Amino acid sequence: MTAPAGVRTVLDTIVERKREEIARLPARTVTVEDLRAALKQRGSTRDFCGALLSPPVGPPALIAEVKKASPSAGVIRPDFDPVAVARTYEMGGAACLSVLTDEPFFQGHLEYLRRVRAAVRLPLLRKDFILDERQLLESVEWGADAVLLIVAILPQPRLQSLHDLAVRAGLSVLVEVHDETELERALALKPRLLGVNNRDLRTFQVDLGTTERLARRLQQLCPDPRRRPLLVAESGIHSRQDVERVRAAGADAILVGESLMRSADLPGRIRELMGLSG
Ligand SMILES: O=C(O)c1ccccc1NCC(=O)[C@H](O)[C@H](O)COP(=O)(O)O
Repeated sequence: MTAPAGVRTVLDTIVERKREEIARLPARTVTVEDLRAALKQRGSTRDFCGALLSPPVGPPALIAEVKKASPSAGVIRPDFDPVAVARTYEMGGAACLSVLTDEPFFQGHLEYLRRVRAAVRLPLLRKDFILDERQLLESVEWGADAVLLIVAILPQPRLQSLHDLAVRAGLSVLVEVHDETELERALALKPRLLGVNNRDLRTFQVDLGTTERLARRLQQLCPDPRRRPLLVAESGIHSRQDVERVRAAGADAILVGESLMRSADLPGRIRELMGLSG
């Protein structure tokens, strides 16, 4: 199911609000030198891709998401404590963390990146809607090691320039796709990390078959596994069966939010998902 042409979706509204936020940032250009200087001033970058390649638990490696709310689910965890959640994820065996920083739609905050970074040693992905170089600088300043670029919301030249700038500066980039056309656009960047979002961000419909379909297409387009990006299956993963399903399809990592954040027993939930219980 796709959103009917011309119908305004929540994703359109999110992007519009993001453009308003960006317009309030100081007007400036951001160069690779600016990003490198900000990284140097921060003191360290944690290797996001490296952590996915040698996870404490798995494969697949777990990218555990710190998220209070979402447009599709509303408030997921009313008693939200990002630092406590992040510490539990680290102790439970997550390889990396994804931290929602969007405020209006996910009740996230850039401040969470800084607080989580001080509390754990894991590499951090800034999960937001990045459209502008100034958001890359902001991501570094607040503590991200990796950023998300969503192909669906970026024209190709901008996708390419944001990707190249971030990579040249030393950040990891998770390039996210949801269909075959977006996959081909993503592969033109030669990304190290490719995310397949099982959730259609326009309709919120979730289908793990998306990972299966796009993983097959990826194998056709990149037959040599050594040249293939690491594949991250994102969204809609709720059970051990789901994990095994996307792993069988070829996922190197899984990005899980809601099913962890809803749980009253986070360590138990991680053990269950990662096949460590029983
Ligand atoms: O989750 C949403 O409702 C949503 C809506 C619009 C844009 C993005 C959205 N989610 C971002 C994500 O992709 C998920 O937070 C992430 O993949 C984890 O998914 P889940 O395990 O299903 O919480």
